[in-house]
Amino acid sequence: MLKSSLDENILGMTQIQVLSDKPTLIAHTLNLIVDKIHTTLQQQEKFTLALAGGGTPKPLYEALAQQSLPLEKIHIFWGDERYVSAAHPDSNQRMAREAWLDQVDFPSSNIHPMPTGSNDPSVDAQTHDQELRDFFGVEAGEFPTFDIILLGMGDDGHTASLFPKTEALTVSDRLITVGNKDGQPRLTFTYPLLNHARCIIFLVAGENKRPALAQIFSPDGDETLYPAKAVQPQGELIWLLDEAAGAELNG
Ligand SMILES: O=C1O[C@H](COP(=O)(O)O)[C@@H](O)[C@H](O)[C@H]1O
Repeated sequence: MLKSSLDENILGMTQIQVLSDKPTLIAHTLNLIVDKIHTTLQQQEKFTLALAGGGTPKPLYEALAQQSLPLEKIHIFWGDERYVSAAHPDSNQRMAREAWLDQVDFPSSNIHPMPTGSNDPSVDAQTHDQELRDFFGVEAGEFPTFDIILLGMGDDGHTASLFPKTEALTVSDRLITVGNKDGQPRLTFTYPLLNHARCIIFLVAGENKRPALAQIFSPDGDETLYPAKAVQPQGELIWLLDEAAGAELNG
């Protein structure tokens, strides 16, 4: 795809970097996140990081586990969660704990998973909404600013648990809502929460992501079909892709 045919509204505020392969993509993302943690903590006491789920970020979390970081100052959240117990193989929390959080000496009070135990996803969404408001000290109608929200993108263009043509895409008055993956509930950050971030990093790998990326960066792409397109934060927006995903954007 020629750069001249990409959506100028997105490109104006976006950095797109295409790395040669997945290990290089992971190493680059690791350096970026570690740098941002150290730089930001020179100016503030706490660093807030929301993690992505799925399979793509697992090697990044394993690499973060090898870093020397000021863990007592870093607070971990998730941008979305499958509606399963924390021990379930599909749990985003479980993956990040196994790959990173449980491998290092994180204070347990710095880890803020989405609750999934009430048997009612809307109750758990409301509980986590209030937990975030209490942590950040924001009132109803206000949105907190995460230092980094790490996101992935599915081959259907979903991000967090904002799936194509679902009601969650229209929620604008809450931090957390209930997403819908083929009829299964999930918990997810809402667009306004995502879009208040200081920095969003998309981490995307694999050839199967190419068609959705082409729509997201096309002026004609439909945000309701490709929800990642509507992530347009007030801060930085950085798309990090491997060559398999980003070859057509690399021209
Ligand atoms: O289901 C999910 O999928 C997306 C994308 O995952 P990936 O493995 O294709 O990168 C992920 O970002 C999201 O957190 C997760 O719940």
